[in-house]
Order: sequence, then structure tokens, then C-alpha cells
Amino acid sequence: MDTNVIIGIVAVVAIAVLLIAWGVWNDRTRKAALKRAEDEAKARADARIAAEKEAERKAQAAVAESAKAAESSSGGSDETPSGAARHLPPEGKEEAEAAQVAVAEPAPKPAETPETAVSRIQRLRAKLANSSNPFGKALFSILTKDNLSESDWEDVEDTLLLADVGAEASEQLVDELRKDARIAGKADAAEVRASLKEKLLDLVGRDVDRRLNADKDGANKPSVIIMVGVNGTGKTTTAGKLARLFVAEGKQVVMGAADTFRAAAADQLETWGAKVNVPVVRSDKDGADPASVAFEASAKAKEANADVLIIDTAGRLQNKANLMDELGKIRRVTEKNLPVDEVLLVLDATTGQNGMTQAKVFAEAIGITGVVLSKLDGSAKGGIVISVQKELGVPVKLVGLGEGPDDLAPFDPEGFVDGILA
Ligand SMILES: Nc1nc2c(ncn2[C@@H]2O[C@H](COP(=O)(O)OP(=O)(O)OP(=O)(O)O)[C@@H](O)[C@H]2O)c(=O)[nH]1
Repeated sequence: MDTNVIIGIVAVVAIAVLLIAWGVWNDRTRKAALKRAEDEAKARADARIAAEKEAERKAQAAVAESAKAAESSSGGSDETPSGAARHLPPEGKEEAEAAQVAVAEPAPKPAETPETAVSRIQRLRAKLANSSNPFGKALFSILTKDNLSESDWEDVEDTLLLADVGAEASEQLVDELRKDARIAGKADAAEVRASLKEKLLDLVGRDVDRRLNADKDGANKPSVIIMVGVNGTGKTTTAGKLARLFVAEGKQVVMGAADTFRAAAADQLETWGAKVNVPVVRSDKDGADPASVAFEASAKAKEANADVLIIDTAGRLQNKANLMDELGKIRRVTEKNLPVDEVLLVLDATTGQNGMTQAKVFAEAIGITGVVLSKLDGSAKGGIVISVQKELGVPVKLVGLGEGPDDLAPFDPEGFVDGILA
């Protein structure tokens, strides 16, 4: 074979071997690089998971610590949920608070200016007069008849009972009306009306102090109001409307969404707050401890030197013992920061006497200082104003007269009686 051919074949074989060797080396290097990248990514993921676990462990420890501290600070019966979190090392505290409670700061400028007290009262007086509270008119039409018979007097009593005036008050009113010469003597309609108005005003209570404690001279600053009541009565709505009333008076308000049972309640309160530039302290976790929110809200209101703190609570409690536990804890924990000035029971006027039994349970569970009668606009049972005061021994301080943001008014006995007799 020609030498040149042999050299050519050797050269081709050598090149082929070199190419194969380069390919193998290249492949190994690429695989090694891939493996390295994979290892690095895995190490990063492991580190992240470990960090997350550590953060979670710290948050749980902080929550557990807070519960323990609350127990011990109250001698075994009292609680300071997030208060304990305040004493933790900084990172534990932050994690516990982030997990539990947040403050929804509204936009810096109020989006709405609430209606002034004067125009609100005028408008709501007219609304009350036009509302479905026909028992005054029904009474009036019976009492202006000539020669009232026994059955007429029975109709008077039935009318009062139907309007939820309550048995005791109805009997008392009928007795007084029967003795009234202006009625018994068949005087004119104006006299009957005047007499009826007087007696109804006596029953409603004309000289009762119905001011909110936050509005009294020398009120605490911040003044704390806790809203309680059965679910659906209008607590959250009333808390929002009440915040507007205070804002309209130039007061600085903070709200606490301690209704952690219904997640939407905190959103609802935040919406009310955002409209009038009121911050809302809430929990990001469904079913979080309501007392924890109440504690943070009271701490926030104190720190901000607010005029009023309004705390909304849940009403969905299985039994009296649970109710007492939950509301009692909210109160005790709040009182670690601020005294509680007012507990307002929100009662749905449309439920009438049916709502009274539950109202009594709430009154026993936390002790109430006033009643808000909501939904009076949709109720034919205005007499509940009389029976609720008699049975619970506290005044009706506010009435809800619609779903509108400014449809809450201080209860005005004259306006109410004029409304039912109009
Ligand atoms: N007509 C009328 N409706 C009202 C009044 N007050 C509240 N409502 C309505 O009643 C419904 C229930 O009100 P909420 O404020 O959610 O009741 P709640 O007691 O907070 O309910 P829970 O959070 O479930 O305990 C809402 O549709 C309100 O708009 C009122 O004075 N008049």
C-alpha cells in the first residue's frame, strides 16, 4: 500500500478517535454541570423549606407563649393573647402578630362626610313617622270611639300586645287609660291624643339619660364600646354607622373586628371604616381568637390616643357558657389596656319578643349598658322599645332606621311617640 494512503488512513482514524474522546468528555462535563446546578437548586429549596419551618415553629411558639402568658397574667382565668406576643423577642412577636392581627389603615382622606346630627335627626324623625309602627294609630282609633265597651278595652290591650309592648306594660297602660277622665269622659280627639301621648311617654321614659357614655362630660379617652347581640341583628352595620356618627362629631375612632367567626364581617367593617377614614384592627386568620383582636384594637386605640374604640363581636355562640367565656374574655383582655365604658346590645326590632330571650342571655353574659334597636324601619312592633327597657333595665340609646350609612339615630322618646301616633 502506498505510504501516503497509510498516512491518510491513520490520520482519519486519529481524528475520529479525537472526536469521540472530545464528545465523551463534553458530555461528561455537561452532565456534571447539570448535576451541580440540580444540587445547588435542591440545596436552595431545602434551605427555604427549613427557613419556612423555622418561621412557622417560631410563630406557633409565640402564639402558645401568648396564650400561656395570658393565663398566668390573669391568675388562670384571664387572657392577654397578643399582649403576650408583645413581650416576645422581636422576630417572634412580629411573626405572631402578622399571623394574628393586622390594622387596615384607610386612605388618608375621608371619602365621605357623614350627615350632621341635626339633619340626621330631622330626616329620621320623618322616617319614623312614616314607618310601619301602626299601633299608635290603631289605639287612637279605638280610644276616640264613643262609649268604649269591654271588648274595645280588650282590643286596646291586644293592640299593645301585638306591638310587643309586653304583658305587664300593656296591662298598666290599659288601667291608666281607663282611669283617665279625658278618655273615659269621651272628650275630643285632641285630648285623647294628648293623654295617650303622655302615657306612652311615661312608659318609654322621658327623663332617662340615653347619652352614650363616650358622649358624656369627662368620658374616658379612648372610650371603649363593645357591640354584642345575636348574629344578623345588625352589629357590624351598627358599628359602622356609629363610627360615622362619631366622625361627624369630629372624633377620632378606631374599630376592632372581633367577629372572627364570620370572615366577611371584618371585610364589612373595613369597608365602613375606609369610607370615613377609620382604621380597623382585624385578624387575617379565619376563626382567630376574638380576644386577641380586641387586645390589639385597644392597644392601637390607646397608642393613637383615639376618642372612641368600637369593638364588633360575633353572636353565633352555641350556648350560654360559650357566650359567657367568649364575651367575658374579650372584656377582660380589653380592660388590660382600657376600661370598657359601654356594652351595646343590638336587638332586631322585627324579631320582637322572640329576640328578648336571647337578649337576656347576652345581658347576663357580659352586662349591658344600653340597647340599639335596629331595623325599627321594618317593624310593626315599636312597642319593643317599652318592653326591652322594662325587662333588661337599660335604656334604648340608639335606633336603626334603615340600611343607609346614616340611618342610625340617638333614640328620642318624643319623636318616637309622635311617630307612632302620627
Ligand atoms: N332595614 C334595616 N336593615 C338593617 C338595619 N341595621 C342592619 N340592617 C341589615 O341587617 C343585615 C345584618 O346586619 P349585620 O350588621 O351584618 O349583622 P350582624 O349582627 O353583624 O351579623 P353577624 O356578623 O352574622 O353576627 C344587613 O343586611 C344590614 O344591612 C336597620 O336599621 N334597618
